[in-house]
Amino acid sequence: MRASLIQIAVNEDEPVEERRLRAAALVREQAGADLVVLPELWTTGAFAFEDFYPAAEPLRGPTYEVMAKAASDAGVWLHAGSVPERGPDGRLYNTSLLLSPSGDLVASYRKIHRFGFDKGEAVLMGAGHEPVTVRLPETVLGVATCYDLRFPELFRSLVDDGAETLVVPAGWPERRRAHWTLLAQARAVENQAFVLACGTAGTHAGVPQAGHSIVVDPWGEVLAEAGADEEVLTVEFDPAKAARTREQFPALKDRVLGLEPPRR
Ligand SMILES: NC(=O)CCC(=O)C(=O)O
Repeated sequence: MRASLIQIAVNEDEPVEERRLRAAALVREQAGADLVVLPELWTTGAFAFEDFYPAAEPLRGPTYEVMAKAASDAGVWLHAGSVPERGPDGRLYNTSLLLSPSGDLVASYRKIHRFGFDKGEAVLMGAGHEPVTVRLPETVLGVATCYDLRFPELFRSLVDDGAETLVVPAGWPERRRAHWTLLAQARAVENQAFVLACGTAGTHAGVPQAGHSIVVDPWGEVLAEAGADEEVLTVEFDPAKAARTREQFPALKDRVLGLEPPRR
């Protein structure tokens, strides 16, 4: 299986409409890949909080339209990253779009864990509640977004639903790059799954982005890692390795569920 992670630069001097067209051209260039992944909130930037409302769009809005065409032109499964979605309830959500090679919207995922504590995304956007998996011909994807990477229980629920390849679009800042790499490897090892983690490059709202998109295999080996700048990271992997790893080293079968909290 071939996957291309488009680590696009998100700088505020580029208008959203131009970046959308540039991203679509990059997707088209990946014809021949099985899966293409874009990062989190790449139209605005994950830290450009003031742009969330003005740039918000419905699920089938301009990003969906441009990306659906790009996916079908390239004939690829496309995780189109996330957009600031204006939901039917009027709230904003950080929502990922999953498109088939014919451009159909096969799934969407509203980020469950919002980043910012009492600021930014955490107050501007509503929380998603539903973990999402998507069956591709080669593997089952489990999707999560950026800050979700810090919450292993979400990934376990994806694995319980059959996920073998975990896709994590992000807008991770440079100042916590060490966490990004470590957490991507941890989620791969503990879940015996591939992790495809696609970040952004550039600087927006004064926050330099880490880049360093990374692909980790179910044994924790880093198969590929990008640098800090805009780059397309392409990797070939055998998705069946997740099942083989789970069979040969069956640690997931030793889970003990429903532990009580310690008694004092
Ligand atoms: N956009 C995000 O979710 C940022 C997450 C982050 O910076 C962190 O977890 O650290």
